[in-house]
Formats: sequence, structure tokens, C-alpha cells
Amino acid sequence: MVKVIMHGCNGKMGQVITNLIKEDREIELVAGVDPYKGIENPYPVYDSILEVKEQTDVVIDFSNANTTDKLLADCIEKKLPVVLCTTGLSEEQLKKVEDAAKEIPVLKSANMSLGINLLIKILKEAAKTLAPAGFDIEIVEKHHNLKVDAPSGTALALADSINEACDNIYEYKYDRSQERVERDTKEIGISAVRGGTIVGDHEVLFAGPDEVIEFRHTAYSKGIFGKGAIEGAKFLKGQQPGRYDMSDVIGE
Ligand SMILES: NC(=O)C1=CN([C@@H]2O[C@H](COP(=O)(O)OP(=O)(O)OC[C@H]3O[C@@H](n4cnc5c(N)ncnc54)[C@H](O)[C@@H]3O)[C@@H](O)[C@H]2O)C=CC1
Ligand SMILES: O=C(O)C1=N[C@H](C(=O)O)C[C@H](O)C1
Repeated sequence: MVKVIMHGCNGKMGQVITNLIKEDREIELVAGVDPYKGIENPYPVYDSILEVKEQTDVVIDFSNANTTDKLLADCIEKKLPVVLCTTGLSEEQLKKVEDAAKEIPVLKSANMSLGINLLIKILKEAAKTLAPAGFDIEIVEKHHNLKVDAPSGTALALADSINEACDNIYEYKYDRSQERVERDTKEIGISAVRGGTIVGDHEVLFAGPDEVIEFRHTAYSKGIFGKGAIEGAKFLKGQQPGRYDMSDVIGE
């Protein structure tokens, strides 16, 4: 049995996971952490990981980037592996994630779904052929109107996977409204749309001379992220300190 603290338990993803775990005999939520207390849960809810009394194997985090520094410090103090799903982390925070991974197991992924993690692999291959052939790359992501960070962590992860496959030649362009210049070949454009209840939609366009290839992933429910995070927690229990991602969980 994998015993889990749900960090951000009273948010949208915290509640998705609370409900999914009720159906799973291999994993148990022993506590939650959230400053918001307006929801009844089948486990105690604390203000901080340091207050949790229950024996725990792994922390799953879907909360807010404002709290990531404290989350990492608390997980290090309690020697707890963490599945880090929160997006919108700064460069400085990304560095802290790498530092934390020297002391505890850290599984970080901006998108826990099988589809996006497969797309990451496919894009690396596509980019190796299409980028040298002069295809421009644009990413368009769409999310619900409650999302606070933009662009999405997934859009950045997709861009990073392409960039990595192309020897990191690309800069990311988030806004074309401030200058009157032609598109630079060494850029990946990233655009964010917010509206309604869109769960998550990512399109990657390779636009070349007289032909366009589009890759698209559409999430129809938050359950796909919840399932991935639960599998991530099962994987992370008992691992050595280090940096892991969903490719470690799904396998090559
Ligand atoms: N990696 C992935 O697959 C996915 C990542 N996300 C990311 O997860 C994060 C949360 O998403 P949602 O659940 O939709 O947001 P939400 O706003 O519904 O929930 C966030 C929860 O975190 C709580 N929180 C705030 N400060 C906290 C603190 N100091 N300690 C513990 N909890 C705290 C809030 O009270 C709230 O209940 C976002 O960054 C989002 O982009 C969301 C879906 C999938
Ligand atoms: O906030 C969300 O909802 C989501 N956030 C993640 C992101 O920023 O990429 C993953 C998913 O698309 C849903």
C-alpha cells in the first residue's frame, strides 16, 4: 500500500485524485494539505506537510507555484518523495527542483497524461526531420478560464522537447504585438487561449513551404492527469533520490 499526502487537496485536481484513489486498493490518501478548508474529505487536512502525523510514503502536489519553495523544503525535511505536478514555476524554482532531487526522489511533469507524454516522444522525431527542412514551429494551447499560469506548463514542455532534439537553437516567442518584424526562423511561437471549461488542448504546428503538419492532443477530463499522478506516486515509492519524469513511469 502506498500512503500519500495530497498537497492542494481541496483544489480541482486534489478532488479528482481524492475520488480516483477511493477506487484503488494499492494506494491510500492518509492526509491532505491545503489552506482552504471548505471541503469535507475522508482524511485529515493540515496547513503544512510538517504538521502531518500520519505515516507517509509519497506526496502528490497539485497546488500553486507560490508554495513550491516551501513544498520542496518540507519534503526534504521529512525525506518524502514528491510527485510535482504544479505548473508556472520560475527559472529559480526549476533550479530548486534540481537541487531537491539530489536529496529526495522528485517526479516532475507538467502533464501526467499518457497522450502528451507520447506526443513529446513523437515531436522529438518530427522536429529532427522538419526543422532542418525549414518548417516553422508554433504551439497553441487552450485552457479553462480559471487557469492562472500562461503559457501552460505542457506547452513549454512540448517546446522544450522540440528544442532539445534541435540542439537548443530556438527562443520562445509569446507575443508578436509589440514589434513589426518578420518571423525569425529560430523561434517557437507559443500562444495561450483561456475560456470556459476547456480541460486542456495543445496543438503543435510545423508550417513549411506549401505544407503544414499538425499534432494535437485534447484532454476531455482531468481524470487523465489524476491517473498519471497516481501511477507516478506508486512508481516513486522506494526510489533513490533523483529527478524522474513520466517517461520513467510509462517506459520507453
Ligand atoms: N501536471 C499535470 O498534469 C497538471 C497540472 N496542473 C497544475 O496543477 C496546479 C493546480 O491545478 P488545479 O487543481 O486546477 O488548481 P486549483 O486552484 O483548483 O487548486 C489549487 C489548490 O491548491 C491550494 N493551495 C494554495 N496554496 C497552498 C499551499 N500553500 N499548500 C497547499 N495547498 C495550497 C488551493 O487552496 C487550492 O485548493 C496548477 O498549477 C495546474 O496548472 C493541473 C492539471 C494537470
Ligand atoms: O491548469 C490546468 O488545468 C492544466 N495545467 C497543466 C499545464 O499547465 O500544462 C496541464 C493540463 O493541461 C491542465
